[in-house]
Amino acid sequence: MLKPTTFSASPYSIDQIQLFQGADQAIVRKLVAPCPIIHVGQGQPLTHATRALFIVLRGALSVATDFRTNTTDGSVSKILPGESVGEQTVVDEEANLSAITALEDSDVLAIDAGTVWKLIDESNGMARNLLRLMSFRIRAANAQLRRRQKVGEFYRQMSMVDGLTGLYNRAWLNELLPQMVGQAHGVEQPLSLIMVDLDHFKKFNDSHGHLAGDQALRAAAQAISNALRPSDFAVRYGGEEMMVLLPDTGADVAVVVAERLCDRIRNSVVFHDMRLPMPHLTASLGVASLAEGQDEQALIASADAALYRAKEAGRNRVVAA
Ligand SMILES: Nc1nc2c(ncn2[C@@H]2O[C@H](COP(=O)(O)OP(=O)(O)OP(=O)(O)O)[C@@H](O)[C@H]2O)c(=O)[nH]1
Repeated sequence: MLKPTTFSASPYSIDQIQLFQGADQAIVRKLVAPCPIIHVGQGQPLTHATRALFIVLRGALSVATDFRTNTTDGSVSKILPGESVGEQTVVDEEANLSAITALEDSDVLAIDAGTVWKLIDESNGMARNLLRLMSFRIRAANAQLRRRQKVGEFYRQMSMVDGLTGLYNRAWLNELLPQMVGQAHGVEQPLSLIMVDLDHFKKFNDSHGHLAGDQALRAAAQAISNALRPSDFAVRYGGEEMMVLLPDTGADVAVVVAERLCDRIRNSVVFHDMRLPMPHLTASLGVASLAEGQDEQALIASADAALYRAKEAGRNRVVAA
């Protein structure tokens, strides 16, 4: 590393430094004069013993902010000549967690914390610029955080939804069903579950093709979704098996709902193209309601047993446990 020079002994001028725009030139020049200029080689880290504000005079720095600061969340920003980095560290006296490296051979003016405070005290213009800059950085960091939260929530929701049918998936069920069962037991409210299994679906695929099978699954899922209240949930349990959860619903009403679902699936339109043969789509449904002391596995098993009986009894029908 080259021997550091001071700002006053360098060819640089304060005119090119953003923080000093509109500030009292004489005061700034006097206070900044003894500050060192650090030469940082390309790819080298910027290391400095004390807390300081760094201003790029030549070259460029890359700042990778540590996610622990919650500021720019791991993103990398580039600091160009005239721009600064490290204001926040100086002002809040927290350690600087950013990793600063030179993107090219750079000259960097280091203004120690004491001098920064003197500049703030003695130059309103500099104080105003600093406030503006920090406010901008905070807004940018907040905006980034909100974007990240939105993206995170989007992916979380996506990971809970079945891609083919748009119904909730098993991951959602595994997370939510135990909670719903616990809640129903806790407040002593009924909870019903309907297992829906498309009939002879293997034959459907074989006769009409797998893509038509997919379309039939979508049509059945749509028919189910359209027939439910907003407080009910439809889940793709696996393959051609779907599940409906009816909170605060007893066995009698659940059977009525299941009959409605059975009708809607039977009448669902798989292809809107009338030139194609109308495939016959039906489903068998098993209904169970949460019994005292029953957990979610037992509830599912009970609905499954009812579904099995519906298949045995000739399909295209509802059987209650
Ligand atoms: N097209 C399509 N088919 C699926 C999908 N998931 C499962 N299947 C098919 O669904 C069929 C289920 O067959 P089985 O479990 O034998 O049951 P089934 O033919 O419906 O007979 P029953 O249930 O007894 O009426 C299999 O052929 C699976 O390949 C899917 O996402 N798309």
